[in-house]
Amino acid sequence: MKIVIANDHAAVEMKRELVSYLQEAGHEVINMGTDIAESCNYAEYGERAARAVAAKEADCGVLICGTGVGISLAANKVKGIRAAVCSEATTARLVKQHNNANMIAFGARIVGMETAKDIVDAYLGAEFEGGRHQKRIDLIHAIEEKG
Ligand SMILES: O=C[C@H](O)[C@H](O)[C@H](O)COP(=O)(O)O
Repeated sequence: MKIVIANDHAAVEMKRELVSYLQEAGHEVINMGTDIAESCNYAEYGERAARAVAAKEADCGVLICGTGVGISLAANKVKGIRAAVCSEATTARLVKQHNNANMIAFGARIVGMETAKDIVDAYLGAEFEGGRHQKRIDLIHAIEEKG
């Protein structure tokens, strides 16, 4: 898969390790996060990665900040983006199966490296189930259209 990854200063090390992990698993990874520890603003990175997913330049996205919340809030402002914060693998699987999340987010200050890998594996290994879930996603995007 083609995966965009983005992060703020809180998640530089976790991002670096995940990029290698995903590449070793055979994925193409587009790094849109910061690579330095200097303080920065997660909204800029979340938006950039979300625009890449919305434009179908990547199949999905992984967002990491301190908690995963700020960067996901920013990404979710981009039309067509469903970014879900996950702190464990079960939620990561379900956000794909039920919500067809096109981005996942988690916090480098919340989850450890092994859990982060489990989250990513669960998400990438899941498939959207469609059916009743599609109708609910359509309703979410109808809200988006209302502005
Ligand atoms: O939701 C926001 C993220 O967790 C940020 O990574 C966090 O707020 C950054 O905090 P600080 O500027 O204190 O490193």
